[in-house]
Amino acid sequence: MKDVACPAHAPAEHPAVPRGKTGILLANLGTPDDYSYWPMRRYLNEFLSDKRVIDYPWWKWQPILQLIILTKRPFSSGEAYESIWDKERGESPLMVITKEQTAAIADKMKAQYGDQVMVDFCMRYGNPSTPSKVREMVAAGCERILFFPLYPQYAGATTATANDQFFRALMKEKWQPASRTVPAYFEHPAYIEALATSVESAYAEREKRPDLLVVSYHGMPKRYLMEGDPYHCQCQKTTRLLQERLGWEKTELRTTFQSQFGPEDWLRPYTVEEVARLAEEEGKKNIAVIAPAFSADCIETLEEINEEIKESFEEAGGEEFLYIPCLNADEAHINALSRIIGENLGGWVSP
Ligand SMILES: C=CC1=C(C)c2cc3[nH]c(cc4nc(cc5[nH]c(cc1n2)c(C)c5CCC(=O)O)C(CCC(=O)O)=C4C)c(C)c3C=C
Ligand SMILES: [Fe+2]
Ligand SMILES: [Fe+2]
Repeated sequence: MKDVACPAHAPAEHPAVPRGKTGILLANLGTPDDYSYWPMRRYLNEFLSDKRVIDYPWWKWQPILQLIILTKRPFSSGEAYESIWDKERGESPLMVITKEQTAAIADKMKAQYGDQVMVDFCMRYGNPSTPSKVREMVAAGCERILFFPLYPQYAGATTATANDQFFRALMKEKWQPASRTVPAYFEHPAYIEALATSVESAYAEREKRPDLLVVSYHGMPKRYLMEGDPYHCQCQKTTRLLQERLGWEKTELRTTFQSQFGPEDWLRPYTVEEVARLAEEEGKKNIAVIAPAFSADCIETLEEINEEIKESFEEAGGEEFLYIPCLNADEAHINALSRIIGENLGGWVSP
């Protein structure tokens, strides 16, 4: 329709309607704009007011959130963010890495599909927002959008809420693009291969092989599992496939869950307790930790694993602690994500 007059109207009355493109919109959780009090508070407020994350009734949760949590946590979390902030770029690591991933995937997609596709990223909370990026894609002529939440394992608190936000954004579009969401890829061979390669190269650099690989996933309340969330099972399967691909014994890996928040019982064992127990009771003084649920390093890996959890291990007598970084913009990861995108674009683009 672009530059072509609609037969029913005179050209002067007809708006330019760009069309014919396919958007690939990567989505991650989000991150504060800055580590000072107000940006931290704004971000945490949006995040922790999401019913997919904390599902208590509004009247019960909002007074606790507004009057207690949001008066203290922006300070403590702000300090944690400051310790990992990329001061040169003025952004959190999650933002820096998501931009790198987007640029690398865009290069690959352009090489494969040329100008048919447009690649960008958005966040569920904070900036750049999901509605703003959907708007940009539609305005640029995307008649189709492939929405890709960058969480290997499905969780209502991550994948589903990212999709919800995407669908809400679509509700506002006059010409709504056809849309698809990419499912969780916890068992995709290319993802497992990228994880295994990262373990192998980290181990190859060590003089002494670690006694155990702790496979630490972000946790969630156990109640969510009991109510039908498949996250726990998908995490277990990722660990099993990783173990099989590495060709190791089951006893050489241990699945744990980190980042407990609030008073409920979360998925167990808790990483912070398990690493201390490993050092104290099992004599595992040399461990490695990998965090497969995070597609990019963030506060939960750089600060929680590599500072708090490491400290817990060392205080319990642990000696060597190796944190294996997330897959980030590693070539094997970009190849895996691009392959998953290609598989989900079927029928929408031609090579
Ligand atoms: C990787 C998957 C994730 C799941 C599952 C998940 C569930 C979940 N998270 C919270 C509470 C918090 N999460 C926080 C940070 C955070 N969470 C994820 C991912 C998952 N969360 C990421 C990638 C991040 C880091 C973002 C960054 O900017 O680096 C925090 C914030 C920490 C802080 O600032 O204090 C909280 C709180 C719940 C309750 C939950 C399951 C229901
Ligand atoms: Fe989280
Ligand atoms: Fe399970």
